[in-house]
Amino acid sequence: MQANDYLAAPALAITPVDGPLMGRVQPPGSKSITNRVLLLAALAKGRSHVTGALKSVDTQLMADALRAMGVTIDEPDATSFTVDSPGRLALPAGPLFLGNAGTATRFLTAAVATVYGDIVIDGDEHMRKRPIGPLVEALRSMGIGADAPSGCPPVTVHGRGGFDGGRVEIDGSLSSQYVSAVLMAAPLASGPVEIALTGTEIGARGYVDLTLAAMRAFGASVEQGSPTEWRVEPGAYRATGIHVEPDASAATYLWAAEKLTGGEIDIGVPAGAFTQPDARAHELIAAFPDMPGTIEGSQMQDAVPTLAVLAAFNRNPVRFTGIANLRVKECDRIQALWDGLNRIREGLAEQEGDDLVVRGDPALAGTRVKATIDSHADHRIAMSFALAGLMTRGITVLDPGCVAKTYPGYWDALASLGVGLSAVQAA
Ligand SMILES: O=C(O)C1=C[C@@H](OP(=O)(O)O)[C@@H](O)[C@H](O)C1
Ligand SMILES: C=C(OP(=O)(O)O)C(=O)O
Repeated sequence: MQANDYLAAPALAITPVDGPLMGRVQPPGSKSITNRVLLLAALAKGRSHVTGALKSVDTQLMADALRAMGVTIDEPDATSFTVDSPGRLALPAGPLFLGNAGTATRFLTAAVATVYGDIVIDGDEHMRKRPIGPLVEALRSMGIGADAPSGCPPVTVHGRGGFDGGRVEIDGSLSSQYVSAVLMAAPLASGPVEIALTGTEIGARGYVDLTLAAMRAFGASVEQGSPTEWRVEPGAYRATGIHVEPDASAATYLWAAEKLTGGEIDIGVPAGAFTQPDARAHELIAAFPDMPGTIEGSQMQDAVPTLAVLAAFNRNPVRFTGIANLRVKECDRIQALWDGLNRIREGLAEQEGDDLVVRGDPALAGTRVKATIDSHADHRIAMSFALAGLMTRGITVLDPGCVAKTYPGYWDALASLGVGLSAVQAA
């Protein structure tokens, strides 16, 4: 099958491996870094070169939205963007459609405050269920007009061509992206901006660190005062050249596939070299089949689906805590993981409040089941359940095309390692 055939198939049946997976697979560029860098390049006057970038649905949506606001973005090759910007965003002709890309939706909601006029930020039916109220509240407190009547997109931002500095408080407990969004817009204010969390809670703090690093690469002056406060000086972003590291969340599937099958997959970069939060999952994957009894997932949220499916084959049960905001990702991931695991075997997972408990059983490997996994249009659900299919016969993943959100080459990568994938009708 060709790459696009995997993505277009209604469902993929996965044939368990008959030996260790061996080979070399390079994960694509980081989604988080690519979408930060595209935005900052668009806010910087001049030409920026981005290499090692991710080309996927989420980054194309970001690039297209920036193009709609007058930024020229060329794609010289499969992993590069050249961004030519006048240094400010222009009023788009219509609403900006951002699919189910949380990063693009949240980051642009703050950045478009620099435009003159009303801008509508919208997404698909899934994004329209993902909260954005705390970001809208924060923008309003900065004097930026913004409305999101349902608390989710669509959001209308009433841009005045700029905004004032000052102190802004944000509730980052549901999503760190609200904080990253305000941070990246902040240098464009007319004075210094002080950003403070309303509580101590924030999703994966490591994403805020990625934001600070990207801002500094584009010349911004930003300092962290305390663990919950940042100060950003006003000043224009400077165009630059930047290389994006591989995606750590994508790497988790390859690390897990290697560990599950006892193989050796060279991803071209050591786990310790990543700056993204999900790289922390490497240590837990390395502990398989003796993963710890409790995994606090708040600082590696996107790796939780990988870890939960791996936990199904672990020697002991694993309880995932600190993952409440997985319920407001591309889908309710706690429910989707529970559902998929119980389709593989009744009782394999339980939900206790917002904790997920996976009752691992190494004997699940080598058995035959009949499990059709609903991906819930969520790339991470599809990619993580494919891992179960490496070990257990009879696993079919619906809507395999949803992986194109962040890893369009995922099925190709598995096939290149020798995994058998066949397109089947959705039962
Ligand atoms: O800032 C980012 O790049 C991201 C932050 C996280 O989301 P939340 O901050 O909404 O938890 C993560 O799940 C998402 O995939 C990417
Ligand atoms: C939560 C995710 O994405 P986003 O919030 O950027 O849509 C993800 O990629 O797992």
